[in-house]
Amino acid sequence: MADEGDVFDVIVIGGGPVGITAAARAVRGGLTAALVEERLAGGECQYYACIPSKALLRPMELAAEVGRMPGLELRGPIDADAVLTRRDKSVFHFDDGSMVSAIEGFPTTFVRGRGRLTGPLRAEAEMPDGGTRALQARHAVVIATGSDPAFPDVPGLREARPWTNREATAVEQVPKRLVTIGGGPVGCEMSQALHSLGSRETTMLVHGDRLLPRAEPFASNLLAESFQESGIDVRFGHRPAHVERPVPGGQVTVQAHNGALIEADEILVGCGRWPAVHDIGLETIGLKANGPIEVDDSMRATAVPDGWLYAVGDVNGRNLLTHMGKYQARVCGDVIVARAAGRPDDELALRDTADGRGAPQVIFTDPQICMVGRTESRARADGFNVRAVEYDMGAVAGAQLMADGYTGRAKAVVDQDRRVLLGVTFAGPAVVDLLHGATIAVNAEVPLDLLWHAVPSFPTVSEIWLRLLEAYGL
Ligand SMILES: Cc1cc2nc3c(=O)[nH]c(=O)nc-3n(C[C@H](O)[C@H](O)[C@H](O)COP(=O)(O)OP(=O)(O)OC[C@H]3O[C@@H](n4cnc5c(N)ncnc54)[C@H](O)[C@@H]3O)c2cc1C
Ligand SMILES: NC(=O)c1ccc[n+]([C@@H]2O[C@H](COP(=O)([O-])OP(=O)(O)OC[C@H]3O[C@@H](n4cnc5c(N)ncnc54)[C@H](O)[C@@H]3O)[C@@H](O)[C@H]2O)c1
Repeated sequence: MADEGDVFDVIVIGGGPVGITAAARAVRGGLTAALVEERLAGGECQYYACIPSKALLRPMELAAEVGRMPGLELRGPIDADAVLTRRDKSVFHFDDGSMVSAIEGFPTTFVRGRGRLTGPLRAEAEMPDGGTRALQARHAVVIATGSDPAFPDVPGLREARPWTNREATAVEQVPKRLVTIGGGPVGCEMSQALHSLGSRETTMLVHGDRLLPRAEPFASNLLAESFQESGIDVRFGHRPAHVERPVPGGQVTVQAHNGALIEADEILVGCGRWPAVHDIGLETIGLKANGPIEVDDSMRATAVPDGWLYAVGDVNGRNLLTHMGKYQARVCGDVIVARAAGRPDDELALRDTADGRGAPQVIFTDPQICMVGRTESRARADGFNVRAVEYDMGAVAGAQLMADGYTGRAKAVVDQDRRVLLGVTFAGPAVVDLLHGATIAVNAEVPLDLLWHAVPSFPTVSEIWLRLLEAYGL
């Protein structure tokens, strides 16, 4: 039995951006919370994913913009050392002291250790010194353990000690020759970042026929064209069959299923993620650790009686994005507060509606790929009465001023029956800040006839909205 000092209203296991947000919301609502983190407070996102990858990508983007502006010129290649130094600052030199102070300031009890469930409303933390601290929750336990990189089952791959997002974002020495497996967001962002920083020979092995298979096909095509133009060798229909690295840290050879041989100094795997459910004590409450923890729209684990277990972020498999996980965590923290106080728990703010309707995502490549809601094919598969319209963004005055030879395209997917947007995609330079307008329109289901009155300023890239509505017939 845990002693009184170890009893909290809420225990959160996993101190990534999502777990931190869940604890913050619970405390904001008047509850006490403990947050258990095994490694660094701030999680994968802060140290090995979103933040460092964008620090590595931004110079490439700026350099591309300069290249599209007559009168400006870059003197020489990007200085990789300066970029890596700035990247190091962005990850606080792997020191989470300020993050821990912020958490303690909520206030929340920060426990450094590996968290595990030990039964209903009970958990333990295995501390770095080998000791164990028992924890007990009055109201809820929240699992926010994130995800780990998935490895395809390719002979020799694990033995070759490939890079995952961790090594790639923490790069110290940019490999001259890089081979990437996977054409999803990790493969695309990290290949372009490392190519821009000195990977002269960058080869991407993509087993399908396009990059970013969850995006609209036109966006995939624009990105592939940009990659090919910059010298990245994108090979579609290529899956690794065998990997060899006879000398640790030496040259790596990848043989594809079609017989192609690629030699490189480093190999990067970007083949998706696996929810971090292993060794977190799920079996102590009768659950199997064999996939994402399924939750309802209040983030409560559906398989657990009495509703005390919640799961938020990558570990529930809904949308593997920091902002969506943090949104789930706000819902989760608030719903726990409402239920603990015996208040109604079915208000709109206490349900996750955005994951199903309109999760936005930005791929920070050049061109940027920004999308929200359903693609046309997804909307059709979901049974909507769909009409889609597209427009060449290079024909918009604001885009022409932004860059010479601006290349970009946008698409809106409309539910014909209700005349609302189901999804929007923008692909092109400097489109990132168009996305939130689209997110509002999709999530709030703003009728097109109302959207018509949201007049874009001249001459901005946002005139693309007007062009899309005109293309639809308004
Ligand atoms: C290269 C890369 C780039 C990305 N870029 C973006 C981006 O630009 N924008 C975006 O929205 N998303 C991006 N993502 C996705 C994003 O990183 C994840 O969606 C996000 O990190 C999920 O947050 P989380 O808190 O659920 O998990 P995590 O960030 O993985 O945090 C989980 C935490 O739990 C801890 N933990 C795990 N098990 C235990 C345990 N048993 N006990 C104690 N602690 C434990 C871990 O140490 C970790 O700190 C990117 C992902 C990658 C790989
Ligand atoms: N900017 C962002 O929002 C951002 C950036 C990076 C990652 N993320 C998120 O992190 C998660 C992980 O990203 P990811 O790119 O690793 O995963 P992913 O699942 O999105 O893409 C992985 C790709 O690898 C391919 N693949 C799988 N096995 C393969 C094999 N044996 N050979 C060749 N290709 C193979 C898949 O077909 C897929 O296209 C995603 O959910 C993503 O949304 C987001």
